[in-house]
Amino acid sequence: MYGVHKVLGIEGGYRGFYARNTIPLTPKVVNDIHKRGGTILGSSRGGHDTSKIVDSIQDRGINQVYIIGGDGTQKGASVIFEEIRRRGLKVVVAGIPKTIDNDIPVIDKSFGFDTAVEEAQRAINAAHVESESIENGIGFVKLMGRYSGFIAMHATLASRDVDCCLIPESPFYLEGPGGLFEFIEKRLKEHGHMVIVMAEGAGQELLSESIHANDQQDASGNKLLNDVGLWISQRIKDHFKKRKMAINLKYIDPTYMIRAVPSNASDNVYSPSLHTVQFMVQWQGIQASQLALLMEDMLTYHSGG
Ligand SMILES: Nc1ncnc2c1ncn2[C@@H]1O[C@H](COP(=O)(O)OP(=O)(O)O)[C@@H](O)[C@H]1O
Ligand SMILES: O=P(O)(O)OC[C@H]1O[C@](O)(COP(=O)(O)O)[C@@H](O)[C@@H]1O
Repeated sequence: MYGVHKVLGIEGGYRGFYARNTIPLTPKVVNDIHKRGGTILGSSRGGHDTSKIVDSIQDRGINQVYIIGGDGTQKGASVIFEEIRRRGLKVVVAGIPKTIDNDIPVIDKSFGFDTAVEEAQRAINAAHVESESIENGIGFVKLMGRYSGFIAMHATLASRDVDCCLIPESPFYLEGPGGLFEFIEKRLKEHGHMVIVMAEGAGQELLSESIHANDQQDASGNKLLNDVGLWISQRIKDHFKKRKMAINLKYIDPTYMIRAVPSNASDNVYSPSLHTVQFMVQWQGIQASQLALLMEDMLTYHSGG
């Protein structure tokens, strides 16, 4: 199909280009991967050595490279394209945006995002049931989203059980008028229970002000976040203890469980359609350099996690 005779999978992210063998992606191998969570190729952080990667592309005679991943991956793809252009190779580089955080602005929705939002509903439902079952119950759910609160926000809108959604894009504070504690107290007095959803990147600055800041990074250079959900939960408990108001807070962190589930029906429909766009670009006869420039324009000039 499409005149492509051999498709190679690179295992373990960028370093897989030069540190691992490739695996052939035949129709048989990929037949039912959409029914599994995770990735059959594996992922990694760090390990982007542009020169070694392009050497490997050149040595293996690869002429189309499809790079699937988030904003870091797309920055890496742009650098690879630059090196390919510098060497004058006839190789197409195409970036395929894939991120649970949905933080690649050029597309409205990354494949997998719908699945994550749907799975988050299960955690929110549990938080709601738990909070309703006890006096002054608070269900507190932490979701992924380093710098973008898309999962938290969409899960909140879909659920309709959430009273408060905290996202990195919208700063907030804890104490005093207009603060989170005041809102919780009001809500509990009115309804007797409530649900809070928080994206992992929200309120990081509050935590940093309060305890020694964690300035560690992962191998890709992403800031390692503190568990702000757990920290705020404790602050809420301490606050109401001081005010002698009994509350029952249940903290739920389903983050990795959400990332690990197989894609839902809507993502299974959406995902091939994105891939089709890539193939259509080739059918239309767009040159490698044009495609790469297009992808570069589309996918690389933005910041965030
Ligand atoms: N500016 C960059 N230049 C080259 N490679 C990068 C750049 N930023 C990230 N990468 C590489 O891209 C890969 C994925 O990045 P990471 O931030 O871990 O995930 P994501 O693609 O999901 O944002 C890593 O191998 C990382 O080293
Ligand atoms: O597996 P790890 O390294 O703990 O990654 C967790 C992070 O990965 C993500 O799922 C996606 O982030 P990236 O786009 O940087 O890969 C974040 O929401 C989360 O903070």
